[in-house]
Amino acid sequence: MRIAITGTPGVGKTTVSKVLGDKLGIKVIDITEAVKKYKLYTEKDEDMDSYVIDFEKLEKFVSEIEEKEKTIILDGHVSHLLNPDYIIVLRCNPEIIKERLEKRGYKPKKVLENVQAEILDVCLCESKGKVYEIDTTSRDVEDIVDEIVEAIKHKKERKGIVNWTEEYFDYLTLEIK
Ligand SMILES: Nc1ncnc2c1ncn2[C@@H]1O[C@H](COP(=O)(O)OP(=O)(O)OP(=O)(O)O)[C@@H](O)[C@H]1O
Repeated sequence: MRIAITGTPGVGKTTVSKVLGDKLGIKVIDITEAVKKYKLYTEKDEDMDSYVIDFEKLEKFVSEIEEKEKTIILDGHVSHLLNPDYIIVLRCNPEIIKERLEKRGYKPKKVLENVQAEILDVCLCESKGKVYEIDTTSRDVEDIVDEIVEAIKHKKERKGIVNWTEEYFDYLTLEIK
């Protein structure tokens, strides 16, 4: 069984996944880290300072671990594309995401693309099947994890709880070359 923790970069997936994995005693696979470490990519996108994932290799990597572990948590902004049985989509105020990504030293273009992706619900829209969406803005990690545990336990489904478009529409008209 695969539980995906997805959402825009900077939303808090790794932070939440670690606590969730410890609490439930389930192995967590950090997809971004695995892609880099085991070269599960086809090329590097120098412009965006990221990797173009080789999904065939990544799927093989994930299924081998799943076979051993039975239940796994997939932490990453593409985890919802890896045939998960259950998807948690983390959401966060776009300006908080912007601050976190700037702090990491991301290029302005990369920061803006991710802020726009959050405003446009990209991860949520791409998530098919059993989906539970959580707004993490101003919430403690423990509190978020408790909600996820309850959601998994009761196979809860929820979509469409935030709408960033009105308040943050101006970000959508910006362009950085
Ligand atoms: N609930 C929270 N409250 C306050 N800060 C948080 C919370 N969740 C995460 N953070 C902080 O936000 C930053 C980004 O978190 P994290 O690395 O977990 O995001 P991510 O979604 O896994 O990012 P990426 O997809 O790029 O790996 C970290 O500095 C983390 O400490």
